[in-house]
Amino acid sequence: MSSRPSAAGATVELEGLTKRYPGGARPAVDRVGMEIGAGETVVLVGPPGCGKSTVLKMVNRLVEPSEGRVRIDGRDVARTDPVRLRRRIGYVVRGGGLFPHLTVAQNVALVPRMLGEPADRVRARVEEVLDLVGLDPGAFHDRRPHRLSDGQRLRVGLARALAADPPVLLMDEPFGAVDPTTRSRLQDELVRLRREPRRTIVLATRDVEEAVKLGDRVAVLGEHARVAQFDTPEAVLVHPADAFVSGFAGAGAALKRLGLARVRDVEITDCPTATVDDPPRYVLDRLCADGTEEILVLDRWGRPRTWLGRGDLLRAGGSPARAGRPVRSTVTRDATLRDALEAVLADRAGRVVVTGRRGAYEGVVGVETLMDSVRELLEAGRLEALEARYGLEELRADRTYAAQEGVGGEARA
Ligand SMILES: Nc1ncnc2c1ncn2[C@@H]1O[C@H](COP(=O)(O)OP(=O)(O)OP(=O)(O)O)[C@@H](O)[C@H]1O
Repeated sequence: MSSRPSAAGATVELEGLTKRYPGGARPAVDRVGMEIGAGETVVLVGPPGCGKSTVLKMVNRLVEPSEGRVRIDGRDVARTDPVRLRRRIGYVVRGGGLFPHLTVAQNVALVPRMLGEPADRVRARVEEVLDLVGLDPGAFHDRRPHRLSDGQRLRVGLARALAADPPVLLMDEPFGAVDPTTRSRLQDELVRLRREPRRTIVLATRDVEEAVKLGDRVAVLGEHARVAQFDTPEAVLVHPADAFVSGFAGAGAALKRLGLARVRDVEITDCPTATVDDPPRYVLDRLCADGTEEILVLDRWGRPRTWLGRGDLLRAGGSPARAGRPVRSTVTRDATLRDALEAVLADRAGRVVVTGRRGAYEGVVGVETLMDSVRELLEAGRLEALEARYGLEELRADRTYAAQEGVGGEARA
């Protein structure tokens, strides 16, 4: 590991931040104010063109404000040399924004090199951050961006942004260009990455579910980046501040709340497993001994590969490597219950496999566990709707009445 001190994040304050682009009749960003705590992840969410990118670019001075200021750790960024400033602020854009003529390692090494770090330290750091974002340094080091998938390009972009261990990370619609499955996996990894070390992350997106999944707090922006609500994801979904927020974020709030709960919050159990190299006799014995319909076959690196039933094994002439139904979707502990439900539906196994780093098997979550959580969330949503309708006091009175009388507990009409 690197010997550099861990970033603990820095505060980011926006004060009366305004941008008028030449020729624009109204400001693109109009008097935005926001205080972001050190180590906090804040997601700016709003419709296309509402000014999210412009706000981010004023933080790292790619765009100069017409009025107002940005302070990082209390220091006005207008008084900081922009180049030095940007070395302390990682910036990730849609698609990764890599230099096409440089290799992966050269792209990632850019900032530490500019900071004048010795070559051996830079090399070690490149390996470290590639590993951190889930890319095998040996396999990717010398590749050029055109030989990467969209998801891999974004991982390299993230590695580059993290290479100098900046206390602040700006992410502008980073997951916009990747397919939904990769997006959800990368979002999970961001949840993991932001924990250690803590850094301040400001991420812009149009996607409310992404905002709810990733943000400690969510800022819902309207036209000209007006801050319609700046609050916890739960509050934005359950108590939208006005009609704009409820129209933008509130529809289907009960289901969106599934995006608030994580796989790690529910019970993860073990399931019978075998590896591709296990002798067929052993696999059959396990299937019989456990009285289970299916066994999960792992590859040599412990990654889930197929669900295998007795019939599959017999049909494939006994080789676990060739038989079974491929595991299509897996989730990590940081995935939301919504992702997990989608994975269960995609895999038709009645459960979803939970994987850890580098995709290794850690356990499974059953569909019943997921359905119980859905029921609880819907129940909570219904209760809140009732509370809003009858008023808290009345409902409390009803509950007391119900408890005293020993009746079901429904509110009186
Ligand atoms: N360099 C520029 N010159 C003139 N107008 C611009 C410039 N950059 C952005 N704008 C305008 O400012 C407004 C806000 O743009 P911005 O890109 O910040 O919005 P956004 O919310 O990030 O949009 P999207 O979600 O589509 O990326 C838009 O009306 C856009 O057309």
